[in-house]
Amino acid sequence: MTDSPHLETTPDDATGARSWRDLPAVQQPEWPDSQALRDVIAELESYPPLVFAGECDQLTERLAAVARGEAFLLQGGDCAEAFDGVSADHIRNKLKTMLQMSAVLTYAGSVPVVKVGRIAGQYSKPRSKATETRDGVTLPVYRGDSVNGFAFTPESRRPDPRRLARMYHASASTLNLVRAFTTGGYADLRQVHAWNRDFVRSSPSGQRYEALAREIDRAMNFMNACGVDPEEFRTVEFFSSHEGLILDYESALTRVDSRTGELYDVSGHMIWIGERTRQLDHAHIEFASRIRNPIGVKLGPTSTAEDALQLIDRLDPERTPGRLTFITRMGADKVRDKLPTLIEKVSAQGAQVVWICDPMHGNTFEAASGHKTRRFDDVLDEVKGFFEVHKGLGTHPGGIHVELTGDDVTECVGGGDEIFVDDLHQRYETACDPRLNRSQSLDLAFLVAEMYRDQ
Ligand SMILES: O=C[C@H](O)[C@H](O)COP(=O)(O)O
Ligand SMILES: C=C(OP(=O)(O)O)C(=O)O
Ligand SMILES: [Mn+2]
Repeated sequence: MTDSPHLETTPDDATGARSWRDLPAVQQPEWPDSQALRDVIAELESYPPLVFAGECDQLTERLAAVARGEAFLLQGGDCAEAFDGVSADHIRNKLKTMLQMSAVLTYAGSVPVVKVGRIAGQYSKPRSKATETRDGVTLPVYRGDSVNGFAFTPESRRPDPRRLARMYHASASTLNLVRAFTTGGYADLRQVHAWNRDFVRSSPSGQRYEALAREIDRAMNFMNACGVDPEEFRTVEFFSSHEGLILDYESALTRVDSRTGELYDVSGHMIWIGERTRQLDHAHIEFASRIRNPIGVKLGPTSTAEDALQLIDRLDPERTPGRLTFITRMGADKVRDKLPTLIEKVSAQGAQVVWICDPMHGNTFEAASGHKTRRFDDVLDEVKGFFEVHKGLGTHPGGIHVELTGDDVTECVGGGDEIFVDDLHQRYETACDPRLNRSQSLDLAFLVAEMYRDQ
């Protein structure tokens, strides 16, 4: 057994897996029951990996192709997954939306697409305030299903470490279904029409997609006629990712890979560090520096080139292409000002990072109705700015990172099938940030494909 290529073992302290514990960690829950936390950590340490180290390496390789300008990264999914969202319908709808976006980008943008879900682990949320007040009652803020409940009651908002075990199980069942869909024929490119069947008549983006699907069909018939094996289209590679926020959980799922002796966080393929937890001398960056998974770091408008360079030194000292992805989230009004210096200084230093654009988190505002929302036009404008900056510098716009769902929610305003501020209440279902619905996601994919082609 010990020479199995995929045998992962629990690390001891000598590996540095727990070095983060000596450093300050922000955005961590205040668990009221520390024995229950220790018990759940021990339980998680005994569980099998959710992903294999070799799969993480494969994603690093795919991201290296993005860094070289040979592929495009599509990273998307919920702001916050919820335990009650672990259903076949929800998971299939999300996956279907990502597959449709990917078909659009691959065909209309003429670029291979690396597909990474914010899925199977995206249960923990950093928040701007520790508490929430409603009608004079103040309670701890909702920090994601891994920590506490969304319902506004003292019992539900009390952090419960048992939820970390539920996160593991929810991630496992989600990933199981995703693996079944992506390898079992559902994601077969010959299904391009089937993914759209429930959608085509009702929406302009659905109709536009249908026209593209017909072209893909023709192209596949042509390839068939040329002798390409249709089985080539049967499976797709789809990777999982989430914000590595709750370090007790991430570290309990960190294992030593027997092939290499290196540490991997086997809770997901790619782990990113959020805008609020990327302090260079804090625990999250220390943790991320120890694991070999591909790492993302969010960079907001206050990020300096010096921050970016130091992050590279900490997280990618060997300058491995694909290891580090910078997910910029500047805001539509700032991206054209802030991004060029970062890219210039990083490029001058010779690091091959992946640059992708999160056009969501710099463009959030509160509507008069009290709903947190985003304008589709701002989202689009930030992506446009991102492409303009890269074009100006001759660098590669590596991808997009979006909050989306496959359901027809009304959380972001605008889009081809326009949602107005007054519509927001109709299907506002997110537990945290507003997501693009399926139609808005497809609109975005078409527009991004055009930008990519024009690049
Ligand atoms: O997903 C993101 C963050 O949790 C979110 O943007 C912070 O939101 P808040 O200001 O509502 O806490
Ligand atoms: C919290 C998030 O983003 P950021 O860290 O960029 O604010 C998020 O991606 O949901
Ligand atoms: Mn979010």
